Amino acid sequence: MAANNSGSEPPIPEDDEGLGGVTHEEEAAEAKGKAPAASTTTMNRSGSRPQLDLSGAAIHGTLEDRNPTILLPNQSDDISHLALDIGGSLIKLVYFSRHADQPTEDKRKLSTKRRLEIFTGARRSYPVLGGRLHFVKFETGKLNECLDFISSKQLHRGGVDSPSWRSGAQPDNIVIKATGGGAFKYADLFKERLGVSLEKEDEMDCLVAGANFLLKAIRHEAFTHMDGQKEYVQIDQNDLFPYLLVNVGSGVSIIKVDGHGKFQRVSGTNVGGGTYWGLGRLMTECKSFDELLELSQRGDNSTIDMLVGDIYGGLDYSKIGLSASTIASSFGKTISDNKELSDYRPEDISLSLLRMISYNIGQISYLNALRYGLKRIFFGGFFIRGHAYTMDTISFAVHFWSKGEAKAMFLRHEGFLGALGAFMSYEKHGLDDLSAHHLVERFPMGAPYVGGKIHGPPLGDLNEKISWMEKFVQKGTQITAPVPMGAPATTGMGGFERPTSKGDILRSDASAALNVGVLHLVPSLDVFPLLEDPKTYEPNTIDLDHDEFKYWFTILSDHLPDLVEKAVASEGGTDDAKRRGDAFAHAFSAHLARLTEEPAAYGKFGLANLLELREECLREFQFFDAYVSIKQRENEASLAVLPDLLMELDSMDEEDRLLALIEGVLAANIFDWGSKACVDLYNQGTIIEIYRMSRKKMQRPWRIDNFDTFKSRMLKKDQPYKRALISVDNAGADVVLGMLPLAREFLRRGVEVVLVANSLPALNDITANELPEIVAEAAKHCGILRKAAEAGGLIVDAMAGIQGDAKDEPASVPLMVVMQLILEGMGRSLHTNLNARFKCDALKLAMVKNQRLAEKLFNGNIYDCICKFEPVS
Ligand SMILES: Nc1ncnc2c1ncn2[C@@H]1O[C@H](COP(=O)(O)OP(=O)(O)OP(=O)(O)O)[C@@H](O)[C@H]1O
Ligand SMILES: CC(C)(CO)[C@@H](O)C(=O)NCCC(=O)O
Ligand SMILES: [Mn+2]
Repeated sequence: MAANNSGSEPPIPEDDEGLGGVTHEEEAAEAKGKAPAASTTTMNRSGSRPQLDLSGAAIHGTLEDRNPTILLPNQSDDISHLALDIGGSLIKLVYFSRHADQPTEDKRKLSTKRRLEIFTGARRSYPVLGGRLHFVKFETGKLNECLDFISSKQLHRGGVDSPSWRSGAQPDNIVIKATGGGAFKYADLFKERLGVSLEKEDEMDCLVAGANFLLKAIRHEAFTHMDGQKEYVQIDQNDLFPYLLVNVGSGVSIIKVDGHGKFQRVSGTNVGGGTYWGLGRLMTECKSFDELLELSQRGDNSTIDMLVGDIYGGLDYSKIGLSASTIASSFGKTISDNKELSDYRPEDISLSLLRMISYNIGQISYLNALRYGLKRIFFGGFFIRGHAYTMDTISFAVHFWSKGEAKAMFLRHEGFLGALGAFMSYEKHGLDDLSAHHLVERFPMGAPYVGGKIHGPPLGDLNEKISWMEKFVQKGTQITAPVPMGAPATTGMGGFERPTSKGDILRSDASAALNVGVLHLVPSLDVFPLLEDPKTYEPNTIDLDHDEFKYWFTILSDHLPDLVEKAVASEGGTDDAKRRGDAFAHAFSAHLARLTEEPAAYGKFGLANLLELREECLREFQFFDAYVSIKQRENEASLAVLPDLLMELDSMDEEDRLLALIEGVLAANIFDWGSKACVDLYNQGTIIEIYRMSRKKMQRPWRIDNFDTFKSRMLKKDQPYKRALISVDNAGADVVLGMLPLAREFLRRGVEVVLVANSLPALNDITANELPEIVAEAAKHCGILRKAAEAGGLIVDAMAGIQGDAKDEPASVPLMVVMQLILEGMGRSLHTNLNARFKCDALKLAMVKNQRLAEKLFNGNIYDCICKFEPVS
């Protein structure tokens, strides 16, 4: 709900649409804050971008390295908290970076109080600062890389309370929360290398705290995985406990969780992830865990495992429910053959091992669930690795042994439970108070850290990302991240066959990072208070099933070259812009490819999310407003004809005028650069010609036509509206010739108008920053607009206004009743909110600029119009 006033105040990071599912965020701010060191000459286009602190920069490693690590010891990344989970196999890092974007002042010079003011904004105070949570992992065996990473990003030196942060001086006693065995084992090393003390948090406490947090705060965190099918589970907060938590790390901990901080470690097993990786490495000579997992996908375990059929001469042992294909004895077949290890295929060995261990874990988990009468088992730990076959095997075991009574569920942040728990144990960040809507998950490309090595300047995120994309392009490697599916064909009798289809290769670590995004913490992101039922609000009107995704894949792919062209032009068409444009195109294509394979890869994903992903991706490559010049041109052209339009409207009687206004809104909504059909139109005429043509075609009845009801309500003199909240869509004719005249009509009737625009653009959206200028320009020709703009009542922070009223007047119902919400455009009225119900009268206006959408939603056609009026009573 941002309505940034231009003024001397620094920009306050705010969200925008509490209304819709589309919530833009400040990825841009992060990208800005990290101008790459290596290419400051080419990349530092904006003078306002914060400079890197290069003092003390040093090449780390040998100078012969092609990509030596460069350490920037004095560059603060504005990190406030870092927590570690140092396990037997992997080190997990969770860190929080604020997105202070203070272009002119040195952030470190600001007082804490001032910083808090910047983030809390003028009207409200939030318990926490905005920022983002990053998830990174390293192999414990490569602890040094982890230390380098921490040190290069200065992760250990941030923090509101850290003295270093205020004075810039070397802090003498930094304390970092850490859990896992390594918090004990490596404490001295951390002190020695980084000068930090590790404050130890109990591992089980942390696992439980992490799991509870995820299940509470992250939408679509938990899912089931059966027969290759992934399904997200809606967790009922009031019915979460008790559950069984099984953390499959090197070893396995089994914990009965009864509440927050209430749990008991009821069992464990030493046959875990370390066992699979350790035995697998010895037996196959694989160099990495992923390689071993990948091998399993081409394996046939029947050459190694002794099956029931092997013992029973090909027959089932049906009396006790065992099919011939059930594994009777893992690795049992190797006793009878006169063979050496080298006679077996590594693929088969890997699969046998994987099945043995997964099945065993599933079985032990089931037994413990049975012991305590628990029905839900959540599996975490990096052994799971998001690997379909592993999850299917565990799920099968739980399902089989419990006869369908118990359910295995998995967590998207599987391996980060402990680290998150350690992170939560910091007292002051207040993260545990957050409910789900404060966290928005984003999927930046290869972020925050690519691969096992820090290549080039550690803070050169953008450049690093671009090189990374280029590398893939050069190699002709698609970052398609194939997902190992291999659904086991179950026999239904206590076993399953070997995988029917084997995936290609396992996702590389870098692209797998896409499965866990960066969690953006947006304290100002509130639920829109006028939603009738925030709990059931679903921002996506359209679910992306396979077919739907395929269609939108084509639409978005086809549109991509045009978008890139506009984006590059918006940045002056320089070589740098071209390079970023290419990288953006590849990154977005990779996302599309990833989602094609696994539509649920990023959690439950609707069409609105997909469109939002594109905008995020643009911002990731520092395209902050791709349509800026087009928007300007269209604004100017529209403002030029606005006076005539207003005069024409003023000559009409009230009823005709209302109709003309709504027609005007719908007609002007044709200007949408996301629609191929419309873009083709733009090439055939001027903005004004198209607008006139569009108006002429406004034949009623529209596909949804509640205009008459709306009109009667507007004309009702005894119960006038007090305030209208008008959410506007595109720049140019859309806002100038469509929405402003409508807003003016409300003003003329004495209704307070709140114009609501995005804080960040989606395609050619008008943004909150641009709106005041346009209104000011329009006001030159119109007394009504001028008076309102001068009174300052036109553009205010809508959310704050509503909430203020609601708080001040507990009996605010009368106000709600006379409130009207107007949503305009496909994004606000169709992709999201079409079915949303509000506590006030709502008017949804849009022209449908896509044939399939029109068919799907209304059995209609492209250019159909929607005028959906929903009065509360
Ligand atoms: N890149 C990887 N390198 C090593 N092991 C991996 C990797 N990815 C997944 N694994 C698997 O994950 C396991 C480690 O999981 P996790 O990080 O949850 O445990 P840990 O905390 O290191 O161990 P523990 O809790 O027992 O001390 C490994 O034993 C291996 O089976
Ligand atoms: C020792 C820990 C807790 C270290 O994370 C883990 O590896 C584990 O639970 N191992 C299993 C030990 C057992 O209960 O048999
Ligand atoms: Mn662990």
